[in-house]
Amino acid sequence: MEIYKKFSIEAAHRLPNVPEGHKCARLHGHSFQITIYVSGTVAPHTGWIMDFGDIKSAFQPIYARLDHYYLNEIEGLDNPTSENIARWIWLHLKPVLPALSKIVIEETCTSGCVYTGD
Ligand SMILES: Nc1nc2c(c(=O)[nH]1)N=C([C@H](O)[C@H](O)COP(=O)(O)OP(=O)(O)OP(=O)(O)O)CN2
Ligand SMILES: [Zn+2]
Repeated sequence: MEIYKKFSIEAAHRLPNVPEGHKCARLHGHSFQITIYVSGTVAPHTGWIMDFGDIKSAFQPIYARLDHYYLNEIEGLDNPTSENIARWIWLHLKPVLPALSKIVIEETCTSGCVYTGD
C-alpha cells in the first residue's frame, strides 16, 4: 500500500536552457504542490504504514531550503525544471525516508511530473 503527504512551496525560478524567447527564461514564480509517497505494509497494531507526521518531519529540512527561495540559487538546482526539482528532492529525502516511493511535483494547475527514482 502507498500513503502520501502533500506540501505547498512558494518559489521563484527561471529556466536557463530553454530556447531563445521562451517565456520560462524570464524570472517567475509558482505555488509548487509537492506530494511525497511512501510505500510499505500496514502494521497490525497502529493500522498505518507510517505516521503522516513522520513524513512531514523527514521533509521539513528540505522544505525549509525551498520555500520562498529563488530555486536557481540552490546548489544542484541551477536548472530548476519540475523534473530536476523532483530528482533533487529524491536525492535529499531518500536517505532519511527509505520507504519513499514516489514524488509528484505540480508546477501549475495543468503541469507537473511524477518521479519514482528511476
Ligand atoms: N518538461 C517541462 N516543461 C516545462 C517546465 C518543466 O519544468 N518541465 N517548466 C516550464 C515553466 O516553468 C512554466 O512556468 C510552466 O509551464 P506551462 O505549463 O507552459 O505553464 P502555463 O501555466 O503557462 O501553461 P498553460 O497551460 O499554457 O497556460 C515550462 N515547460
Ligand atoms: Zn515555471
